[in-house]
Amino acid sequence: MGARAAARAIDALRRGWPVRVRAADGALRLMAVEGADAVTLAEFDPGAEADILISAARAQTLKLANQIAAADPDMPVLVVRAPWIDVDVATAISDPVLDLASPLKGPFMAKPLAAPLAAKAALRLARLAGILPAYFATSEGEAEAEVSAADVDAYDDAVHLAVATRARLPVSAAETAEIVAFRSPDEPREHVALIVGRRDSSPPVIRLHSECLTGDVLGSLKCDCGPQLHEALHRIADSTWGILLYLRQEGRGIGLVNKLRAYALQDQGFDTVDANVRLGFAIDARDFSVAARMLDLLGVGEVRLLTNNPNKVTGLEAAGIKVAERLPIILPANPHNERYLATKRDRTGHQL
Ligand SMILES: Nc1nc2c(ncn2[C@@H]2O[C@H](COP(=O)(O)OP(=O)(O)OP(=O)(O)O)[C@@H](O)[C@H]2O)c(=O)[nH]1
Ligand SMILES: [Zn+2]
Repeated sequence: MGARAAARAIDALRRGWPVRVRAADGALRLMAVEGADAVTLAEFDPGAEADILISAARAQTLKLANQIAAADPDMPVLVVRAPWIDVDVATAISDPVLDLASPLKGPFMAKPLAAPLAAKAALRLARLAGILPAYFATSEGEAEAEVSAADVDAYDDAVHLAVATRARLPVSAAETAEIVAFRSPDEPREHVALIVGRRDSSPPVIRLHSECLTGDVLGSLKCDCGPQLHEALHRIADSTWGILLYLRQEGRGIGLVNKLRAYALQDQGFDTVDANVRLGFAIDARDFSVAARMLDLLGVGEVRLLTNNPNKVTGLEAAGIKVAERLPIILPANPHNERYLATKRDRTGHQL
């Protein structure tokens, strides 16, 4: 039940195994289009009856959304799987990155969803699993895992988060620092906090840093994450005391592979906002309550927050942490991230 069922379903989806998603209006048996091949599809769907479930955004790109009169603009769409739609065509239907390489042939037909609530939960589950939001869908047959819409919603890695261990960690920005690792039984990714300086009763300077493999590790010039991480550690080291929370929310919560798909769309001219939307995700899928829970576990109720993002301030405050002050963290642009920073300023409310 609950988070455990969601964790099992996420694991199954990533391995390409069938999953059943239940909701008040019915159930769907699903297999991710991503990673499917002719053999797994034949096993999943021997009678060739499965249709393809895609996001509303993807249906709009395919000009399918208006075939079904949906009052809800976020309603997923079921594409009828005509006999000529094999795994390759299904992949082209699902993945916007391929639109230039394989202009879609069509015509595709949409059909009404029997269980719209189950379909919506399935798309939320795809985001949690870090896969493309597209499935082969049937109603009957075996499934490796079963999950309800309520289980998907209950999947919140903050609830069961606990301190796993802590140790001294001198870093180049600060010799006096301690690393604290957090673990949740529901979620394989471990968040960490680096506590810098000597704790006193003043609110610490903190930074919520969302994981960015490309920026943090490889020095990507497409974003500002690497320099912000570096600057944040130094600003914290210069304060009385502070904490850097390293949150495993790669790609604003859509995961590394989906972020790189968004990058491929950016190579085709879409900005960071439109790329996420085109993939079928929210512009920002992060939930900062996990950061609030970490601060709670560290006994911190009030902070001075290094950010340009007002949503981080409201997210923390909504989760019960008082933000005494917002401290801007603005770094010079480079030719590769100029447009990204302008989009953050113009479209996502960053105060740059
Ligand atoms: N989906 C997606 N994620 C991106 C992109 N560029 C960077 N990211 C992710 O965005 C996150 C970085 O955001 P942050 O710097 O924590 O936060 P912010 O919203 O920019 O706010 P600040 O605190 O002002 O920096 C990381 O998880 C990156 O992997 C992109 O083009 N698409
Ligand atoms: Zn980055």
